[in-house]
Amino acid sequence: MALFVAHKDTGEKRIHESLDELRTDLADYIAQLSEMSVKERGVFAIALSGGSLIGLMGKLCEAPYNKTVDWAKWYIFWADERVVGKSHADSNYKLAKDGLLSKVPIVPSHVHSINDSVSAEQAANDYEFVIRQLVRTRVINVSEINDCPKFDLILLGMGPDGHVASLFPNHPVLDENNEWVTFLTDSPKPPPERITFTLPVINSASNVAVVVTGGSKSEAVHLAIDDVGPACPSLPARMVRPTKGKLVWFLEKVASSKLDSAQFSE
Ligand SMILES: O=C(O)[C@H](O)[C@@H](O)[C@H](O)[C@H](O)COP(=O)(O)O
Repeated sequence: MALFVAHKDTGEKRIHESLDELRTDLADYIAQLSEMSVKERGVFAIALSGGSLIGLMGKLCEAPYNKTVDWAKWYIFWADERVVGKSHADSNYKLAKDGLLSKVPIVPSHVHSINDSVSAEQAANDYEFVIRQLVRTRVINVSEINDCPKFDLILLGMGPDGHVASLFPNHPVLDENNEWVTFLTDSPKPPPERITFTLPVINSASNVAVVVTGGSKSEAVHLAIDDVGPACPSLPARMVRPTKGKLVWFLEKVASSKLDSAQFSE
């Protein structure tokens, strides 16, 4: 049985006893948001990340989702991408293509991967330009507050250091408030060259889900969610606070093991 706990600032925590249970809940959640968004806007603009996330989304390729989801209405983006060729083993695009996109009937022209033949800086600029065009035509919704793109769903993983997308602790990318997409050439996690959505874009989404499995991330989960007082480190995952949108944490039980129990009695 999963435990669901909601909090107005730190979002909903869905704690799962097993990976299988988490996978099913994640597929249900994404399928429901897709249905709602297609009903409301006619399209579903979803941003993916790399890492274990794609494997955890695997149930979407199976029955019933492979038939019930309106795949033709999906527009795919990446919250972050490594600046490598699309066929490179490090490519988040390749990971998603092999693990998900090639297994369901997504329209190829709806898949917005980065330009992999230019520098990281140019790739970030080009990607932001593409997103601007799609905001103009409302394939991607727009935030009423700050003109930022308002993705229907941004899916994030989290590293043991608390990074999300390619927003790493103590890195200047965390302060980028003007650009929608920025770049880095010194990522502490290889490969060094990456592009990433900035925090204003992540926090403008209608829905943000952070999917975390494994015991090695339990401390970062605690620091990202719990009230850890004034000494609270500026952990990137803690800076994910959608302004209007809804935040959901999908947690494997071992990843939630250091969460304060107080919040479960709220
Ligand atoms: O480009 C990347 O490096 C990934 O997008 C990264 O941000 C990932 O989501 C986290 O590191 C969590 O990865 P795991 O879920 O595999 O631990």
